[in-house]
Amino acid sequence: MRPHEPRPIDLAAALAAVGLPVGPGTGLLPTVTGITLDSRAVLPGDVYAALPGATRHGAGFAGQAVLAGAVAVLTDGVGRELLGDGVAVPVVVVPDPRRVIGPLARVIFGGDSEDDGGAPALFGVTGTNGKTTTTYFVNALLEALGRSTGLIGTIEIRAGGDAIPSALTTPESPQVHSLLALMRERGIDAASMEVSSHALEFGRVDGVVFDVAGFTNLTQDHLDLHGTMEEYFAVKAALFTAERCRTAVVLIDDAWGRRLAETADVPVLTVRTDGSRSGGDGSVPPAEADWTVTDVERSGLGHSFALAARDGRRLRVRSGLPGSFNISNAALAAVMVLAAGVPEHDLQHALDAHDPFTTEVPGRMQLIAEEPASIVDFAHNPDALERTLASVRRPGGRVIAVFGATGQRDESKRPVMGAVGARLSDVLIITDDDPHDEDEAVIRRAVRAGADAAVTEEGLACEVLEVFPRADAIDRAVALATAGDTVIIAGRGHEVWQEVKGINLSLDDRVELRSALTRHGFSGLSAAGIES
Ligand SMILES: CC(=O)N[C@H]1[C@@H](OP(=O)(O)OP(=O)(O)OC[C@H]2O[C@@H](n3ccc(=O)[nH]c3=O)[C@H](O)[C@@H]2O)O[C@H](CO)[C@@H](O)[C@@H]1O[C@H](C)C(=O)N[C@@H](C)C(=O)N[C@H](CCC(=O)O)C(=O)O
Ligand SMILES: Nc1ncnc2c1ncn2[C@@H]1O[C@H](COP(=O)(O)OP(=O)(O)OP(=O)(O)O)[C@@H](O)[C@H]1O
Repeated sequence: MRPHEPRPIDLAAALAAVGLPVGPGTGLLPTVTGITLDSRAVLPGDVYAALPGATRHGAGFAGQAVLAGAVAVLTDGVGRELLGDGVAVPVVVVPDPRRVIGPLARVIFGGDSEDDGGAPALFGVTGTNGKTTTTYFVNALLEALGRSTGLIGTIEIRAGGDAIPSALTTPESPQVHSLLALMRERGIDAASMEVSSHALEFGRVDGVVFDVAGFTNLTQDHLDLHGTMEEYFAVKAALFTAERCRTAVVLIDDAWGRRLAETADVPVLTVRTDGSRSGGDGSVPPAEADWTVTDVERSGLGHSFALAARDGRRLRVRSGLPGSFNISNAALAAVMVLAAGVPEHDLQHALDAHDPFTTEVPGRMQLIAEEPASIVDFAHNPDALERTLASVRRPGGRVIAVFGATGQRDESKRPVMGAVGARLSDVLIITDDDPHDEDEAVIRRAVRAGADAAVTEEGLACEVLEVFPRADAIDRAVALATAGDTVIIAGRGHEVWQEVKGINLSLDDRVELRSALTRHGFSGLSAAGIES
């Protein structure tokens, strides 16, 4: 994707605009055209922000950045020491550069400028599960409304017909502001974007103000970063403040959502989709929400339902993807677009004419074959796995599930995922995900411990197998399947690389599943009857 047209700005003026007047001793600062925190992404004229990392400091890459054309370095005291006299460009020192780069990138990339004829309406989606799907749904609905759209998320970044694969769910703030500049330049009028908790923790959306921020749910994940669910919630809640968004749309199916709706300091629209789902505190959701899902009916592999307002106004919605949770994602997406001011009759027309919530979301409940129903999904935490596995059982058919757990991430979820798999599948095949630098066998053992304990303690009939490598596990699942069964490969979704001790091995669950189905002589029949 080509960068937007550079717009030179005096670095001293940009710093002053974010409340950092340059003190004496910094020297004459140059004119700059961009900012980045990655030496490998430096374009001539950039400021290189040398940030402290978990194990190394970006100052170590400043030489490389200057060689690539960086005209100034922004860093902290440690970075200054590490640089010594080794860089030939001005160095600006601030106590916490990570907190500065978002607002600074906004200024440098023209986010405050009036010249562009309007910034895109921005939709941000956060929550443990459903961000990618909801972001695609918002995008598809905006397209159905005739808007030109952009999208930023786990799978890809799209700006006006151009798309590139993503490295992170939410890019670092310089890239976010640079993409917004490109979208303004291309006349894109609405963009939807995933906002991960890492993004909020590390300031990746600093300087961004969302027109509408949406919340899906909060369940156990990322506790390696956040420590406790309270902390995890607090980080997510930071998006729903006047500094970061204008309006909030909150699913109140869980207790965290209800708490968020009560505490957000911006106008909130609440959406309720599932009265039976209890929250983290075990309580039952209240009956009242601004928009409530009613009259749910099966529609192909998905569902159709009504979205009813408090005063009885109704919208008819269809969500074509399997999985009852996609009702929540579709309802949230529809209300987010309403919250941006789209009239209800326009929305209804777009829903009826274009069926936007049947859009395929790569690796999310993606149907690879119809018989046996063969699905690739991205569920990689206990809640997503539970909801996914519970959604795919067909009357009289078995569920054959394949998944593992990621290395060097939240270890506490491994046995929980194993137990969920044992409860909701007839055959559970535990295999490898991305082990990163961990021993695959140790990870599998932790998942298996949870599965075996559940089988023993709860008297479950699930057959638990351990098969690796992953391609063999997928093959085994298909070999065991007969018509009527559902094979579900969970955890990696759209991913095409498996990272093993620093080496990326080519692995795409969708490709492996298709090959296994062909090898075992299956061809597509009807998958009618998937329960959700
Ligand atoms: C925990 C985490 O988020 N770490 C991120 C963080 O790493 P870090 O601070 O340790 O940085 P580092 O890689 O050691 O490098 C230090 C500094 O030197 C710079 N550097 C490094 C190498 C180089 O050649 N040149 C260079 O300039 C880096 O840009 C960085 O500023 O800053 C890096 C630079 O942007 C990120 O790449 C890195 O994301 C890592 C790869 C990552 O895996 N992050 C995941 C966990 C993440 O953020 N995931 C969420 C989604 C989670 C979910 O919902 O599932 C996401 O939004 O993607
Ligand atoms: N609303 C939801 N509630 C619970 N689980 C969901 C929901 N939506 C999707 N899922 C499950 O979670 C998986 C990931 O969905 P999706 O990619 O949309 O969420 P995400 O929040 O972007 O996840 P990640 O941050 O891990 O990429 C899906 O493959 C599905 O199994």
